[in-house]
Amino acid sequence: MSTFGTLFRVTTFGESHCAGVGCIVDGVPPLMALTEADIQPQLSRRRPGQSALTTKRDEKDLVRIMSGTEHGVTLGTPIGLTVPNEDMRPGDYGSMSDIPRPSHADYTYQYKYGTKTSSGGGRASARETIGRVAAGAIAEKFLRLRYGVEIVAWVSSIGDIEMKEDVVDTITRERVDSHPTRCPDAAVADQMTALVQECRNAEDSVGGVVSCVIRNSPVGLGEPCFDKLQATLAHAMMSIPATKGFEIGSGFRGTTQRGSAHNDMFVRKGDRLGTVTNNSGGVQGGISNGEPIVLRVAFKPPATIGKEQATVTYDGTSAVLAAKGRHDPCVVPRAIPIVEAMAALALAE
Ligand SMILES: C=C(O[C@@H]1CC(C(=O)O)=C[C@@H](OP(=O)(O)O)[C@H]1O)C(=O)O
Repeated sequence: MSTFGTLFRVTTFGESHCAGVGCIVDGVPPLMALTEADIQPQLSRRRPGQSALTTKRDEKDLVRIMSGTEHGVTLGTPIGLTVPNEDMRPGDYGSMSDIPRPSHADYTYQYKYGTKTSSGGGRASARETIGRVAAGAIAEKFLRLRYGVEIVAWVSSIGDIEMKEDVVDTITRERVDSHPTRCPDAAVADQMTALVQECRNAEDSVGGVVSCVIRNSPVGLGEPCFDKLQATLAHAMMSIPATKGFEIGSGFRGTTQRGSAHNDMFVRKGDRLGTVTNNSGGVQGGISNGEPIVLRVAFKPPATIGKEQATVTYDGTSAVLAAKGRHDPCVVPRAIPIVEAMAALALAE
């Protein structure tokens, strides 16, 4: 199935090399102003070919609203969104037809369905995330208009190069976009660029971490047991292709602290209680507490690399694969609007 959410629900469709990709969004309230101009900026931040650090597949990714609005206003009916696929090169996949790419979805898709797309990443391609980003832009507009919610994600590490500055309270999308890596610390970002280019030149790839803050979340989102807010956020984030880890608040690093150091002391903040520190990451007991929701998502190095790899064919015969095609040497710069979209979809849900 390709659906996330129940009350605010998105179903994405499309493969990397078919006519187009998109989504159906259900649960958007009626009478909200909505045109393509609300959705396009996030799709343009996600699109391939936008900088020297990304895949060279050149897609404009222009979105069209097919249904669910009239005269620029939502009707409360399902919103259909489509984006055409235009710059496909199926020929790149000929040499890979017998050999599943190590750590890619090729083998598990073939095993599960008994078939798979003959070219492109199919549903496992980053092109699937277009539907998420488009739906997320709608969710984000709803959350912003109704509650003043702000969501900003940024690249906090690539490989072993990590940004140390705490930007949770101040970070803006403008600052994130000031460098093609989308790491807001310019000096660290330059080192990251050099690392990504080194990997690209070596026909290799590298992973990274995306951090995200959700500000002005209403207090009280999340259900007490199985649908804790951090569980819905983890589900949302870990459904993004190439993710390998999720943390909220102090995350794994918090395990090294004593409770006395880790606890977030309460103070009065206007008409609610707030906390002095935010090791909880804005969620306590699975329910938002009004502090910024802070999370991190780990992305592995992309599986498709040009470097030769000793592996086997689908029938188990030894083979050497040097993958062809246009692929990202590191996905995190383009993952920023995807993480923001999934944060918005999780909150709207
Ligand atoms: C085109 C995009 O990313 C693609 C992600 C991807 C993959 O295998 O994941 C492979 C490449 O495309 P293709 O399927 O043509 O080989 C990338 O360029 C995109 O995100 O829009």
